Amino acid sequence: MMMCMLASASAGAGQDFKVERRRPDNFVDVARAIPKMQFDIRYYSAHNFVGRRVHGYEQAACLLTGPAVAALKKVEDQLLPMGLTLKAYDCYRPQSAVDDFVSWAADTQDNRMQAEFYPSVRKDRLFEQGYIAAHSGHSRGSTIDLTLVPVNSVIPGFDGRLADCAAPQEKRVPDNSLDFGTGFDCFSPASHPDYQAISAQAKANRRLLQSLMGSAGFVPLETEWWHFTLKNEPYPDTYFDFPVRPVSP
Ligand SMILES: C[C@@H](N)C(=O)N[C@H](C)C(=O)O
Ligand SMILES: [Zn+2]
Repeated sequence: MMMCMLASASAGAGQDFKVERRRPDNFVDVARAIPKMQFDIRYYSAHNFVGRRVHGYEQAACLLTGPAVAALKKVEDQLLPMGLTLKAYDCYRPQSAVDDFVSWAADTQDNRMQAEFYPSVRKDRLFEQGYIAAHSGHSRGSTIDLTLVPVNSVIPGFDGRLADCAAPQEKRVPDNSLDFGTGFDCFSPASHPDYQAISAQAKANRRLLQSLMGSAGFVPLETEWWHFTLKNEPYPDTYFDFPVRPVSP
């Protein structure tokens, strides 16, 4: 693939990065590749920490590089005999979406989703505390935010009511996810994968997800139990910026 370098800037700590606006041919629509997997693409919806659709999400699609999808398929193959499947909350994320997060964070007056997503962390600390990245692995196409759900379970609708994402599961906003101790995008120490003050069942669910994802070649993030990046990602230095919409095989 010919790389068109449209921008080069510091990604922090002296790191250079490239932004590429064209989608390479090896980006795969995960829904086509893993049919029983579920998709709850939150940044296409209003049920996320911003409270509205995020820039760059034209449809509720999950795109990842071919190697990431092949690795994910191995995880899914192990889950199905247990009556479980994967549910993605976010996959490839355009750089323009990440830039939207940065603009949102700068507006300290807008805290409409705080009660659910960051009840105990100040909005202006979310980047420095590692909950959101200004240059995210998601934009490189081999990072996914995901959970485990029963096969054929139904994703509940969102009625606009907020509840603390670190509360016990029955008090959180409904989700068909197994209990992982917090909801998705819960910007709280309780989301750190090794956080201890959660139920034994939630710990076991975290261990299962970490173990299956690790065996398939993904590395976890120390601040979020739901976030994994393929170790041998094909584009380790390229941040893509094409819109999220389904692609043909
Ligand atoms: C915002 C959250 N879903 C996430 O993916 N956070 C990491 C740090 C990222 O932005 O890459
Ligand atoms: Zn993530």
